[in-house]
Amino acid sequence: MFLDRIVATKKEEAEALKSSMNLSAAEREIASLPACLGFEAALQAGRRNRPVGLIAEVKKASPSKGLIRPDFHPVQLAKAYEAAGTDCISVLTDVQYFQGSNDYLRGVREGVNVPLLRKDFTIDERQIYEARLIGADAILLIAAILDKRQLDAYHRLARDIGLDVLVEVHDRPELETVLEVGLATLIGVNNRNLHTFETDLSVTEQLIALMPQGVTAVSESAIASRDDIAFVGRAGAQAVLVGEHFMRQPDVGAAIEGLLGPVVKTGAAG
Ligand SMILES: O=P(O)(O)OC[C@@H](O)[C@@H](O)c1c[nH]c2ccccc12
Repeated sequence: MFLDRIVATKKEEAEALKSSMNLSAAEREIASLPACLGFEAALQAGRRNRPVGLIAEVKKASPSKGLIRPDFHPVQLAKAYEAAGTDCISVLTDVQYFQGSNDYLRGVREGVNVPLLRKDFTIDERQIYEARLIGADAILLIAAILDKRQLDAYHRLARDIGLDVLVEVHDRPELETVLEVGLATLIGVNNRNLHTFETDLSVTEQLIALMPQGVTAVSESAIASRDDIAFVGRAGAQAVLVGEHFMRQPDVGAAIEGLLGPVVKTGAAG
């Protein structure tokens, strides 16, 4: 199965990190870095100016769709996203399955001033240090590939080194596990089943209904129209994560406006 293959690859990559990364040197370097930009806070601020907060994704390819954007310039794309008022940007760093790269994230970090999510499959602590070192402000923890102990430990480690955490769920048992761990304030519902690649926006509706007050809920994947935004907004999504829909349009800034409308400042202080 595809998710098992990815996890196997990530285990190999984590093994390689064991020899290339010195943990105490990494900790020292991290202590000297500037503070992260608030990822969750930016989404909360953004939803005052648009129907929902936005994480726009920089994504060249995926296992389900193959090559999505042949003419791919990550820094240019990120700058266009920023100019169109995205709240946050997600950058795929997985090489083998998504044709991403840590260098893309480093470049985007240099090029824009919005909070960045390192989009990858985290299964080892060293990847969390790595995320911080390459310039991420937040990481993704995917409940489908982590047990309770890992969800707890990785979440704490990320917070300790200044990162926000987006915890991703796809079904009720995963959400229940995440709520039992009790650390997540930012929870993403992936509308795409990572085992079958099937997409269904009603997963957002079902799972947000089970979340406690105070959680920042993000609807992820397969969002491509204003109707989709209205649907997930009614379901309680406070933010959306959109990749392919933007990547398929030549002008990604115009694509943001087309999906969410212009930024409307509410004028309310704070
Ligand atoms: O391109 P889409 O359908 O708009 O989806 C974006 C994002 O949700 C998707 O890339 C994603 C969500 N969770 C993931 C986990 C790993 C890799 C990728 C993802």
